[in-house]
Amino acid sequence: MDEQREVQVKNPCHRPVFLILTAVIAAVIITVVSISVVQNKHILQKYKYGIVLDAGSSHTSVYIYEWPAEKENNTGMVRQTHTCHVKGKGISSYSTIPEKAGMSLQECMEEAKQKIPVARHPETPVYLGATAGMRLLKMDNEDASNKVLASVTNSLKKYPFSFQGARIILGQEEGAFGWITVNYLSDNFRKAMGTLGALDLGGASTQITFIPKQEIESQDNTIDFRLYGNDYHLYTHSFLCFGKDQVLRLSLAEKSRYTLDKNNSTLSDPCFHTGYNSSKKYMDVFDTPCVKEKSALPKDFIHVGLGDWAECQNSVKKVFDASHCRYSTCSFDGVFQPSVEGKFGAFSAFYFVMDFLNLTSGTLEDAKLKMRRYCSTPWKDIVQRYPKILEKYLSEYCFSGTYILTLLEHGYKFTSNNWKDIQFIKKIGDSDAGWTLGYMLNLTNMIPAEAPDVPLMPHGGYVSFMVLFTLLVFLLFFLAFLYYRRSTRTAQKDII
Ligand SMILES: Nc1ncnc2c1ncn2[C@@H]1O[C@H](COP(=O)(O)OP(=O)(O)O)[C@@H](O)[C@H]1O
Ligand SMILES: [Ca+2]
Repeated sequence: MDEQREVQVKNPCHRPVFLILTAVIAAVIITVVSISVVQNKHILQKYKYGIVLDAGSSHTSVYIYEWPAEKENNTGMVRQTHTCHVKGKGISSYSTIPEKAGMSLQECMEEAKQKIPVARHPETPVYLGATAGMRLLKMDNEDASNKVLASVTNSLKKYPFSFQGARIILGQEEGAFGWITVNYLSDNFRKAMGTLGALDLGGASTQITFIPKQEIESQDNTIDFRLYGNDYHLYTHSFLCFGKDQVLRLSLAEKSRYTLDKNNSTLSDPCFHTGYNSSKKYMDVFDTPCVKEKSALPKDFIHVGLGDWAECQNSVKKVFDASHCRYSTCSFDGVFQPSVEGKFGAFSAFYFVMDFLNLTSGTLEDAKLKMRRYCSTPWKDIVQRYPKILEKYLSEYCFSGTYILTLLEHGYKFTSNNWKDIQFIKKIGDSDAGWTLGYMLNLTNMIPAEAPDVPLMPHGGYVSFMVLFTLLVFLLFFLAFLYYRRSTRTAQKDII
């Protein structure tokens, strides 16, 4: 008995007070760690969805976006999860059979129904934005353009989503929302360390948008945003009829004035490869409000290639009218443009064409040399080299590449020195560069004017801090206990 009592005195760990204290400390640690792990962590990650239809002049694409519901206003949270390319041409091509415009969207909208969880359908917004093809149709035949819009509206209303409207967006919106998209995806709004200019090339129009150093002299070319607590004063311009398909028509119309042969049935073209020979229709060139002076092309003509890059560039330059400018500087057609400033993302057809021609990197001089070589390659060799590429695209790359170099150098005034500032991009992360994401972010108010309040530390940092802090408290208790034990032993020894 005496021995037992002695052991108990020697080993204070067996004291009930100590056991209770240890249990309490352990419970406190477990509670604090559990709370800190669970705190701010969302029990179920819920996603929201949005659908945007890009009704371009050449085709329509359906984009599905997804973002975590509770992080709606955090920049960089929205990503593109699915794309569907509508079969056939753009909606403006249905001007004589408008009911078919709506029907053409069905396949992709059915796909969207499959991709988005059923429970989310009623709250998923759907927007359709039509661009330059519909702008041109409206100029030509407003009634037909209204009928096409009514047809796509009727079709989209039939789906279980929340339809928010189908409209022709302005050229300024197309430019500005493209700028928002590339900067949102590059996380430039949160970093607030400079932005990326945006260059978009379509079939019927092209846009340039950036923050200039110079004052913007024309009101039509300014657009202001306040995003995440910063003000952005943008220069933007959309050139209707300067998309690559319309410029090809313009340049063919121009050539038809002086290169038609005696029988007026052969149109020789330096922008097409030697050996290229294709029967085309007068309508293919002149059936557009972009070509104002209709000329003497016959109903059918033969388009013949000459494969001469220098001559091609000369003919393309004629499309840019530099004869008048009422501002301190202009790009072309009397449009004000300050000097290009900073880095640019060039997407859509800028990317498709430059990527095909292997011109997405290198100097402007390299690009010209490569173009010269490419354009002089005979058509039969080109067809052999690229058997899988659609003939329509393949036959036009010499023209399109030449147009892009000319537009950037002679139109927008990029030089050999700042050529490297242009990055040809298709996607940033999972999402395509283009106006659609910016359009949806704007309409859903997903980019707030002021930066949202953020917690002092990120969740991971907060958890680590709490764990370390608790361990420190525990250690202090332990040291205090050791100190207490040593002092009681010394006291016992002193008594003995
Ligand atoms: N793989 C490709 N190669 C070359 N051009 C392409 C390719 N895919 C799409 N394009 C072109 O990109 C352009 C897209 O323009 P689009 O968005 O339809 O017109 P807009 O923006 O003027 O309304 C069209 O000229 C189309 O032919
Ligand atoms: Ca487009």
